[in-house]
Amino acid sequence: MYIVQIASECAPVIKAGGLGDVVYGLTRELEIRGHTVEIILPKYDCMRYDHIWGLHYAYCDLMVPWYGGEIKCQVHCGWVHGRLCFFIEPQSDDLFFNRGVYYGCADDTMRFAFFSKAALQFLQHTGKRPDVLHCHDWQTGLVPVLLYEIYQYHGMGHVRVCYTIHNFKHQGIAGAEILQATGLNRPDHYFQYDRLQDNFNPFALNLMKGGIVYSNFVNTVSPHHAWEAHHGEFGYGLGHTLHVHQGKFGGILNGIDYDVWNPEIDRYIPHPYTSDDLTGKAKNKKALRDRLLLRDEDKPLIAYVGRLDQQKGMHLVHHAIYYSLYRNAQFVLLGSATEPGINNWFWHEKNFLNNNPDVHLELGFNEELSHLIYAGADMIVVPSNFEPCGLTQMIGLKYGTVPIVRGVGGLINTVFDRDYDMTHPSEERNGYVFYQTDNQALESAMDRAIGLWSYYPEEFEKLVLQGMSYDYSWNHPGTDYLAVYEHIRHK
Ligand SMILES: Nc1ncnc2c1ncn2[C@@H]1O[C@H](COP(=O)(O)OP(=O)(O)O[C@H]2O[C@H](CO)[C@@H](O)[C@H](O)[C@H]2O)[C@@H](O)[C@H]1O
Repeated sequence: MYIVQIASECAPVIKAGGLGDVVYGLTRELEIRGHTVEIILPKYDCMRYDHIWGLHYAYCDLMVPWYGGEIKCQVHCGWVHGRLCFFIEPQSDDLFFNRGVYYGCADDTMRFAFFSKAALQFLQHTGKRPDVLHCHDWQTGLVPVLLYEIYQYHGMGHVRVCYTIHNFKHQGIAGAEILQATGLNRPDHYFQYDRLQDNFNPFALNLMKGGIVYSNFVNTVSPHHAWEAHHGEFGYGLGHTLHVHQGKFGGILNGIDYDVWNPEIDRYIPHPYTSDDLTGKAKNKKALRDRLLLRDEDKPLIAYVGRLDQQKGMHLVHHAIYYSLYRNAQFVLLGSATEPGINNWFWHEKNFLNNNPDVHLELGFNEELSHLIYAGADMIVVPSNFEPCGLTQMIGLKYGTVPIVRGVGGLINTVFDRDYDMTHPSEERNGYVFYQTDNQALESAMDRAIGLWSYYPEEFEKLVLQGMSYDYSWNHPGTDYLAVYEHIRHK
């Protein structure tokens, strides 16, 4: 099969969070199974060019219709750790992707509407006719709309779309000018409840809703979150749209790429290890302490790695730091915030805790350090308010780092409480789960984890090994996505 992914991220060249990991990891898995996969991305000025091999021009002077005129684009092509990527570079005064950031601009909907249009224009002009287009999140929600309304009449009639939602909170709320810019026009047609009109603001367009309505298949990234989005509050207003389209909506659990996230072969950690011999993990713990200037004492080391965002349960992350110190444990945090309030808060905490030898807050994005943290920590906390899938608990499991998670979304599908899980026998349990959002709930789970580490180290190691034996690779999800592709291809 010939599959083209259209996305705003692909790790490690463009990575703001988990979306990048998924685009890369799924592509690799599909290729291993013999399928042809290409990835179309924006050419951001701030992406990691050191991760692209053989960057060259693939298509010069691609003219993309825009507001009745055209914007000239250069399309570059190169390999990101073996994956073939096309990078679209618009040449206009808008400087859509030359902003020094991936997201967070006032005209984000315009930037990614342009990208969606340019990606289709590129496919059409180069005669590329994939069986399936795989689009991700609101940034590419317009792709199936444009395909169905315009490009299917330009030789792309047989192309099918799979649309994956990684985060319902950000939906791409836009004004009518998007229709004019992209050539869709006809506001009367699109401002309809059963098309792109936002479910709550009748004067706004919702790009993610467009993706849901116009795609051949829609999924989010875990079965439990699919249920939550459809029936609960986590669809952020799109629950009814999912209900209308429930026949083509499901949940497919993410995988992680065991070529990237694997303590046996991880080139970012100084001491590789396997579940047969965990001495390397202890050495990595020491290396992590040395690097972050933490004192070397017989204490458990607890970590948080992730975006600093309300989604991730910031008040509980904050409490986890102080509760760890109170329990005589150490804490390492690696995260970055885009919201100024959260950013200031954690910078304040960092300064306040600066001289404490049991805690380190690293504020910023650091791929290499994240690997050492997964390898060196004993436990990882993921106290999210909502979590469509969550990769950090799965990475933690692979590195023998026991996850302590809140029971929501994909965390429920991947972590099974050592003491209370009712669905798995004790030898298949792999972490700790709490459900409420108050400090006591988090403490109850951390208390059990720290207690086991301190008083029953052999039992703790057993739990570590049980976690390491789980297979959260792309193997299963790869099969699931291929089944979806086959299904929509023959519709
Ligand atoms: N400061 C930092 N430095 C280095 N690395 C950092 C970092 N902050 C985060 N990361 C890395 O980014 C990834 C984050 O994974 P998450 O599952 O938390 O994704 P996120 O919430 O961004 O994405 C959304 O998409 C993913 C993928 O579908 C879903 O799993 C998730 O639930 C959903 O919210 C991990 O690889 C982590 O190590």
